Amino acid sequence: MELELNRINVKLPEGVAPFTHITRNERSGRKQIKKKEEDIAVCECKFDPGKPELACEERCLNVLTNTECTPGYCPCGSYCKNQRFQKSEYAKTKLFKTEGRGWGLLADENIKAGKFIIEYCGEVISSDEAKLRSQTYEAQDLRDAYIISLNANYYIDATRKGSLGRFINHSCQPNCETRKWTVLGETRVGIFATQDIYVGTELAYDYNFEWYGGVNVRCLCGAPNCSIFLGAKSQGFQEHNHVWEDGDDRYTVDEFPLYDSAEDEPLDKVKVTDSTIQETLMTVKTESSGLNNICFGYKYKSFSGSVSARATGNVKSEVKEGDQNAIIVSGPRTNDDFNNGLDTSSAKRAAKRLSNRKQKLFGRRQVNGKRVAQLFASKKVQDELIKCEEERSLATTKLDSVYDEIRPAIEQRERDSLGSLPTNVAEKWIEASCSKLKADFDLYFAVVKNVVCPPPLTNEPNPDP
Ligand SMILES: C[S@@+](CC[C@H](N)C(=O)[O-])C[C@H]1O[C@@H](n2cnc3c(N)ncnc32)[C@H](O)[C@@H]1O
Repeated sequence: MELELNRINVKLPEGVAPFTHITRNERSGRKQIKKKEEDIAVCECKFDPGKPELACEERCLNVLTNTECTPGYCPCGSYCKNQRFQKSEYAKTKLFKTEGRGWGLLADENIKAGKFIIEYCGEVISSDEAKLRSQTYEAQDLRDAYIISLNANYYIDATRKGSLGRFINHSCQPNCETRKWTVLGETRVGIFATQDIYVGTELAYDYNFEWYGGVNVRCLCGAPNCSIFLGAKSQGFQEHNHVWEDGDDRYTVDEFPLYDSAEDEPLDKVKVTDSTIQETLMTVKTESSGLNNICFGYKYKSFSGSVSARATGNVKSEVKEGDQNAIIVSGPRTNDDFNNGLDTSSAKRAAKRLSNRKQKLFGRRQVNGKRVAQLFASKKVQDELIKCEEERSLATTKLDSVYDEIRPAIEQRERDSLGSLPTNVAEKWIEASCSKLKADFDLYFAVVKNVVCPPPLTNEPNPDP
């Protein structure tokens, strides 16, 4: 009976491959577990009949922890606004045909930043089942991939059953993101606007594909910062294609064609032949929410003909043994490879990303401003560079302390199996990172400026009498 209610009839445009439309995940062979009363998260909101619009708004304790209120337990009763997944309170959207990316979804009304747009619904399946299904879909020649990861052990497959959320395409410059929410004790995935979206705009989030082998799939999102291939930002892809940090002479980038600029080489010049169709397996992990979405891609078309080489300046962090983010699997993956990539909780990944970022920020070879200052004859320039270096040192210390300060929050979320970091925590990190980058920039700029345009020699006293 419950499942019957879950399925709804939605009229689809002609040409859309049929699927069953659902508004709640389906779990075959597993009944929804009823939560014990003491486990139900009840917020501390005080309902004010004079201000019903404030019932469970953004300061509600449950909202702050990405948890929906449970009907019958919320102090705001039927006024509670924190049951959007349960009530399918979706934004108005419309299907449309894209150029080269199949169907896409666009906003059919103006959508405010932060608004819940739609749930990514589908069948909840185990990792073994996900692997099996991806192989079956591949054998059936299905091109589009709809399997994303829900957590370390489960996946959502929206291939046969899903909501309109299954039509949202990837963009390297997205206007939405996925977030995990706990709804009546179960984890569900929602798509949220990250900026104001105007009616008629295509909705897109960054799939953040983790590349696990197979061919390089051309990304057609059209964003100016497009990474050109799906998964190109992932470590697996970069290592396979030998895109190393500038100055790393282990590999010569020129030998490994990677970059195919759409401007340099229009798509129609790139031959696509059926014989070049190969399998590819990808992970989609969502940066902003720490979600770790596996997406099984299959039967992507590879491009024959040469592609022009270009070092993209991508940064590669060192591969360490046991580093979950450093799994590279070329060609079909084994079960072990498959599981390895998934065992880390999203919070751990968030922590690892922060830690990687920290390593990148602190571990990179740096210009020592004080030492460079000694190379200049002018005392004025020396003072300027020393000041920049001091400011940079302060920014580094601040970044370091912010990192230590937010670490407990990351670990707490890891213990609670929560995905996204609170906005105030993320903001702190971003602010400190930006100050550090600015301080770096100021120093480098001062060096370059004084090399290119040295100040005129004056009678200033000799700094080294
Ligand atoms: C979840 S589906 C999105 C809906 C799909 N376009 C459709 O028609 O059903 C994901 C698939 O869409 C295609 N796709 C999504 N974003 C893309 C992009 N930026 N460039 C190329 N193909 C994309 C890929 O085939 C991918 O496997």
